[in-house]
Amino acid sequence: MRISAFTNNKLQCWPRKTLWSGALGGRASLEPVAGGARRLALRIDDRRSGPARLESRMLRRRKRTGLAPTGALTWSRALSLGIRSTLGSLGLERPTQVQAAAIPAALSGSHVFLTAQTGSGKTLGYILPLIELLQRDHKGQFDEKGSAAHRSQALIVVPTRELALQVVRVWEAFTAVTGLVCAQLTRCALRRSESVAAWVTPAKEASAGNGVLWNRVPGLRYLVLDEADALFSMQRHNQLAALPLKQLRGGQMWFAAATVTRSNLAEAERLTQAVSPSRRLFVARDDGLHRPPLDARVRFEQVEHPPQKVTRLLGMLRGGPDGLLRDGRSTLIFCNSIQTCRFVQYTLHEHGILGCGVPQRIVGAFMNGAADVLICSDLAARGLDWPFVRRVICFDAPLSYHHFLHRVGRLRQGGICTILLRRAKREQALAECISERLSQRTTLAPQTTGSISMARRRTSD
Ligand SMILES: Nc1ncnc2c1ncn2[C@@H]1O[C@H](COP(=O)(O)OP(=O)(O)OP(=O)(O)O)[C@@H](O)[C@H]1O
Repeated sequence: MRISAFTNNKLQCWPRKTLWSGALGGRASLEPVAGGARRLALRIDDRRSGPARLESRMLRRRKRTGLAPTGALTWSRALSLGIRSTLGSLGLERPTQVQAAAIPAALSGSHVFLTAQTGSGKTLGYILPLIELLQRDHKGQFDEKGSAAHRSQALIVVPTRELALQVVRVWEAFTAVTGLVCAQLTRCALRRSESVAAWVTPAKEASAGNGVLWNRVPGLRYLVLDEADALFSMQRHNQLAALPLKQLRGGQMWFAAATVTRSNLAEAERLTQAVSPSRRLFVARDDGLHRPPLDARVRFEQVEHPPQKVTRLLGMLRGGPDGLLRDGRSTLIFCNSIQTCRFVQYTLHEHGILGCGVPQRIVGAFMNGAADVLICSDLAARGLDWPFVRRVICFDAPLSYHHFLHRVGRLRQGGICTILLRRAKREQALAECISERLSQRTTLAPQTTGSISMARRRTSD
């Protein structure tokens, strides 16, 4: 196709009339030109030139599919000046793709499902609109005496205590300008080991929050399920049965997850319909969804029988080119069960490797650098933002591609992920699936929900 002329509102081309008129929405006609020849001319109906029109179509499509434009992104103007200047002082100059898609949708009153690559900033993606909306609500919520009456409150539900603490810490950066306090709800209807609620409340009521059952938050208006896919799978065991949906009626719900399946979206749709059917569920995602991080290297180590895993692990920790204890790199060792965690911890102690442990006892030591190795189950692969982690070892192969994504996602600043593989059929199939995804990771087209479920099927196969 050759473009013969390109003016403000007139694009002339030769010879594929249909294609151009379809792509640009203009009208094509044959026009006489000098020498008796005729050529195709396409008239663009509106005032915008062809490329501008195409661009606006792409923007509309991206909006429909929940993807933010990838050009220069800016923080939504709907966020208050205080919040934007705090973001500036934290060095967060512009939003990530998922934040740019989710924040305006949440502020306009939709339920939002944030789903994007690990480390893409989903936490701020729901915290920022939450702060903004709570601030707006609180402005008008005073009775005649000037005290706060029925203040709006929010509940952020996360699967682990450590993640709840992390959310509280992120929130605290904004407390000085907003006066809103996020408290970790320590005594709640659910057992701690099952799930933790971070209860968000204005400063005065923070202390009162500690004694309240999480399904009895009086001013509940916003409910966030972080790591929603993990929480949904827990729901099978009735752990989320106590969700305070009745109090939330008419309010908003947000979900955040780095991996999502169709059934997760359906579950979110069901919950939001129960809360307020008039609001729509907006799915905000980014181009990197379900892709491994670019700067993480992945290695497979084949083992013939289970005891060989221990030898390999000791080899990796002690010596070789990647001798971890020599250069003190912080390492996460993932196991599939708490029994295996304890076995690995015991074995490492037996071999004189100290400074390691399972989460309940040692997370604090790991975070402040006193311990180099943390032995953990997949729950520690959920949401924890530890930029100092340089090495992930999967002592047990991940249960699925999604589990792998969460584990490798802990390498925030890049590093090596080593997976110990047995000859079992499932583990070999998983290795193939991971290798295929890794080879595609720079060229993959944006995922659709269809391809997500395909990946899931393939992995579970
Ligand atoms: N707009 C931004 N610009 C730069 N860095 C950001 C931005 N938003 C968040 N971050 C940083 O990115 C890191 C990861 O953020 P966060 O923990 O929210 O990711 P996540 O998407 O929730 O990851 P995961 O899927 O593992 O839970 C944090 O250290 C955070 O400070």
